[in-house]
Order: sequence, then C-alpha cells, then structure tokens
Amino acid sequence: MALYLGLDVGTQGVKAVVYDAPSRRIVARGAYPLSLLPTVIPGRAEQHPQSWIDGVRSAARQALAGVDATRVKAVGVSGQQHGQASSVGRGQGQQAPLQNGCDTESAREAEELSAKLGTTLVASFTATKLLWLLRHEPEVYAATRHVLLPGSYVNYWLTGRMAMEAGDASGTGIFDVAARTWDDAAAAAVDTRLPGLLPPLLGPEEAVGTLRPEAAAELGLGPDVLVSPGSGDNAMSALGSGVTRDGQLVVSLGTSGTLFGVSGAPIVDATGAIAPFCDATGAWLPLVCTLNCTRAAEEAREAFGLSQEEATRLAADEEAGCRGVNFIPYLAGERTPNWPNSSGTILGLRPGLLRGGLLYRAALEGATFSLRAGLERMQARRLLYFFVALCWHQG
Ligand SMILES: Nc1ncnc2c1ncn2[C@@H]1O[C@H](COP(=O)(O)OP(=O)(O)O)[C@@H](O)[C@H]1O
Ligand SMILES: O=P(O)(O)OC[C@H](O)CO
Repeated sequence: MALYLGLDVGTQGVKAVVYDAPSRRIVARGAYPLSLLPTVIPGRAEQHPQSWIDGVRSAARQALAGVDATRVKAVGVSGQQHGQASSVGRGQGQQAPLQNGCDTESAREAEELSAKLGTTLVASFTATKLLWLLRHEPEVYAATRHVLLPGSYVNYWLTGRMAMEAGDASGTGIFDVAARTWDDAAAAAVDTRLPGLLPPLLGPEEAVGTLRPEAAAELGLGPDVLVSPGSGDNAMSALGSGVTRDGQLVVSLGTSGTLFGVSGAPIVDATGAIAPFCDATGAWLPLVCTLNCTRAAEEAREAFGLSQEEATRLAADEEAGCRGVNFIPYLAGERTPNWPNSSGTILGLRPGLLRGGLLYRAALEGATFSLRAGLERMQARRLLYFFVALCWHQG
C-alpha cells in the first residue's frame, strides 16, 4: 500500500507528513524550526539554504521513523515563494545567505522594474531581489550559474536535477503567467544574462526525477522513489485543501498571510494587490499576500517569554478589540498595501495594558485586519474576474 512523503519548506520551519493514500490519512509527521538570520538592517530578511536541507533531513527522518519507509513511492515539496536561491553554481552548501520572500530591501528595484515592464511588481518578487543582488553584491551575482526558488532548490538536492513549475515560477516576476513560460524579455530587463540562468519548466504531471542515491540513503528511502514537481506553498495548500472551483477561497496563516482561490483564467490586477499566480494543476491562483502574519504575533509572544500555549490562553482571556490597543503589524515592511518601508506600530497603550496576552492578541487582530483588506480587494475584483474568465474561455 503506497505512502507519500510531503515536505513544506516554510520560513519558520520545515514540516514533513507521511500520507497513506488508501486511507487518505496523515500517518506520521516531523518538524524542524527555521528562523531568519539576525540583522539590524531594515527590510533585510535572509536565510541560509543549507538550513532548508538540514530541515528536510531532520523533519523527513522524524516522520519516516514511524512508518514502513519501503512503502513510500513519491515525495512532493511545497516551497516558500519568491525567495531566491541563486549561486547554486558555487556548489551545494556553499551559498551566501539568500533573500527570503519577506525581504523588502529591493523596494527601489521593484519600482524601477515596474516602470520598465509596465506592470506592478512588489519587492517580494524574485526578479527585484536579483536586480538588488546585481547592484549591491555584484560578486555574488557574477558567481551565479542558476536561479532556483527554495522549493526547486530542495528538489535539486533530492534529485540532482534543476527544474521549476508554473505555480512557484509565477512568484518570480519574470514568468508569463498566461502562457506558463519564462518571460525572457522581462528577465533580460533585469540582466541580459538572466534568461540563461533560469531552469527548464515542468508540467504539473511531470516528475522532476527519482531520488539521488545519496539523498535516498540520508532519508532512508529507496532510490526509485519519485519526486513530483511540487509547487509554491500557496498552490500546494490549494491542492491540499481541495479548493478546485472558482469562488472558493483559502486563508493560510504562516510567516506571511495569504488568501487565494482557484480560477479558470489568469487574473490581472493593475494595482498589483492581487498577484496573478498559476496553480499546481494547470489553472490559476489569484492571490493576496501580506508579509506580516504570524511573525508579528510570534515576536510579541517571544518578547514576553510566553510559550505558544500560554500566549493562546492569555490572548483568549482578553477582550476582542484589545481595549483599544492597535498593533499595526508591518514589522517587515508590507506588500499589501505596497508600503515596503513601513514599520510596526503599537497604538493606544494605557497603564496596565502592556501585557503579553493582550499584545499577542493585538498582533493577531492586526494581521487578521490586513488579510481582511485583501479579502475586500479580492471581492471587489470579482465582477472583472468573471468577465476575464468568460473572455478567456471563449477566446
Ligand atoms: N492559526 C494560528 N494562530 C496563531 N499562531 C499561528 C497560527 N498558525 C501558525 N501560527 C504560528 O506561526 C508559526 C509559523 O507558521 P508556519 O505555518 O510554520 O509558517 P511558515 O510556513 O512561514 O514557516 C507557527 O510555528 C505558529 O507558532
Ligand atoms: O514562509 P511562508 O510559509 O510564509 O511562505 C511565503 C509565501 O509563499 C508567500 O506567498
């Protein structure tokens, strides 16, 4: 009876699940915490790619320890989107720290590329980060031989093959979402060498390959185990939650907050608030993303030395509305709204209110209102959304 290993490479951790296909149940889990590298530079958010691999090894081994690993037939990776995993040409494990999707240092490059390409790219998009790298760390950019994303980097470690698929590639800003191909002209607008650094694209049903013998041995799996193309974490969440119809929406709370739904046609929003992503099945995934979701609440929790359970209990004891305390959660700058240089603010403090549970709740409320603004934007676009879908289907 077949088992499948699912890996999620998020900003705050790698998660592994073993899925039992016949019973449609998750039968084992593993997890490994990750964090952003400490920095005092505003807008910077970096991780070392080696930490993703350490996380994959550890989380997968934990999950596989509880099952008969010989039954595992395939592995699928869901990756944090937008972050860039370049410099692979310098050898696995030797890369410089790489920019996370939340990094907003490339705000100026985002403005420049938006003007040049006649579109709206926010600083999260990989293309803006590559232009930033070219300008600020030219030696690192010059050493770059291939550009991958976190998920495709992990697939490369698993199989030895570099490839990407449409769902994850849509977060680069140099991908033609309607045609599901690289947009070489947009890539060349970043750097003429960039089109040659991009990996081949796979369709939703094409495997990346089978496990490298070394990776198979490290995970305790057989070498004939297939690795699926996987996708960005948002597209994989849509698959996992069974969202397949226009009009259904998913809210996903992680370091970033995302809100998305499946569409039969690409969605174009000139303001850039709704990102025109592809999904993992050949359809599209209009998506709203905020940079500050659980990250703000986690910072509040950690500042008061509270465990997750304590923070949840104390926050539940506080009143909705937090006695007028407002936590604007833009700790990392923000992309929805597009305010990359904004910062977090706590308003309405009065004597006795500087409590961990209250600030934790206020941060969660702030992150929730951010996502609600995104939901309103998505709803406001629905008329046009159906119009575009109709044109597409008839065209
Ligand atoms: N519904 C929630 N309420 C409160 N905190 C949450 C919730 N969901 C996640 N978190 C917190 O956010 C952290 C990061 O979530 P996670 O999904 O692991 O993010 P990422 O995919 O970005 O790594 C979790 O470890 C947890 O502490
Ligand atoms: O690290 P996460 O899980 O917040 O993932 C980032 C998302 O992919 C952004 O769309």
